Amino acid sequence: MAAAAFLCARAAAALRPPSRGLSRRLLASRVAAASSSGEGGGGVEFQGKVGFLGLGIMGAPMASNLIKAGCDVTVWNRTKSKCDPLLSLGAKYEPSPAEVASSCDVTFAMLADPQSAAEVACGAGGASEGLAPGKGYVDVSTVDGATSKLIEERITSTGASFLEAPVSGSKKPAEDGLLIFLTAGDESLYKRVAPLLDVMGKSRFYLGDVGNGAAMKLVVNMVMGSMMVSFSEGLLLSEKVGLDPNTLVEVISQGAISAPMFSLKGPSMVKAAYPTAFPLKHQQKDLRLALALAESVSQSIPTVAAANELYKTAKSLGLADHDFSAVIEALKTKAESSQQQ
Ligand SMILES: NC(=O)C1=CN([C@@H]2O[C@H](COP(=O)(O)OP(=O)(O)OC[C@H]3O[C@@H](n4cnc5c(N)ncnc54)[C@H](OP(=O)(O)O)[C@@H]3O)[C@@H](O)[C@H]2O)C=CC1
Ligand SMILES: O=CC(=O)O
Repeated sequence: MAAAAFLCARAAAALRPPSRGLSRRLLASRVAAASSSGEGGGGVEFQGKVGFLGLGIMGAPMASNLIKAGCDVTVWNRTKSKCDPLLSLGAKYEPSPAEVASSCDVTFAMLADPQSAAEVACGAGGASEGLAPGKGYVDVSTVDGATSKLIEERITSTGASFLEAPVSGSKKPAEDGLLIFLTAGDESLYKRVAPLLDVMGKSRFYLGDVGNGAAMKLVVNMVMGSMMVSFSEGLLLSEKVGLDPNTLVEVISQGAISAPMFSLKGPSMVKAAYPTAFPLKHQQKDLRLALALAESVSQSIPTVAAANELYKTAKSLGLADHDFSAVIEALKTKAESSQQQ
């Protein structure tokens, strides 16, 4: 096992950063807080090298926070240029997921969807080719339970252990180390990587068997996707009846249905600006997976089904890579076409 060792803590919640990203100093304070937190008898220790596969909107800041916390991190990304900012921070590079997994003790993966998560874990040159007993693989991508179980089977067939750990929280929480981890799978791996989760997140849930983390994430995101559609409908209707949608955002923010998401996205939605934090294509993927999950237990989720159709329309309008709040544009298009009829 490599020499890299560091301490960190669940108690880090008290040390939340005031602005974008965690500074090295603040991450160092988290480490210091761990030593004095008393959790598990005087802080939690992780020893070893950490791999990180997938450096998109979420993966890059998560890996960056691990590096800033003092971890020995090795990265890989399909588009190699996205590794450069991490290499500047001190990360190492390996040319394939297999080589990352073989050179690290624990490897995290943050991929776009079920297909890419399975490919990177199980495909040619995939992580499973570099895994062995004693190593761990933690998939933090949002996928369905069946994909997660398939990955688990392949990973554990190498003797390594597997944890699924999708996250709730978007680009800014990832930058600020404020994610919520929804984990399931190998409990000893969960305990082993807890210090790393605590660097990247503000809380973590252990939910039992593989599939439960994926299911929890899909349920959360189906609620989020429907909320965004309902909010979009409200913004458009308020404008149409002569109200100022900015006032609607303010009114909502003060009442029982206030949500950080509305306050955060509302003002830019009013200006028809959708800077990407959570790509619309990923929200639609999550609704598609949630619908399949509901169907597997014969539950009807008609609101989610209707929301999904709107996200599909938004994708067909070329908005897949915009923030998911751009779903409001699909409603505008529908309104225009019904006016023309
Ligand atoms: N953005 C958000 O707010 C949140 C996203 N999530 C989930 O996290 C995951 C990642 O999201 P996010 O970072 O936003 O997504 P991005 O689209 O920014 O990044 C996706 C990553 O997957 C890689 N990838 C895609 N296809 C393949 C493939 N076939 N083989 C290898 N690598 C591939 C991309 O590589 P390349 O750079 O080469 O394209 C990139 O590293 C998704 O499952 C998403 O649903 C969860 C919580 C919040
Ligand atoms: O998956 C998206 C999020 O914001 O959480």
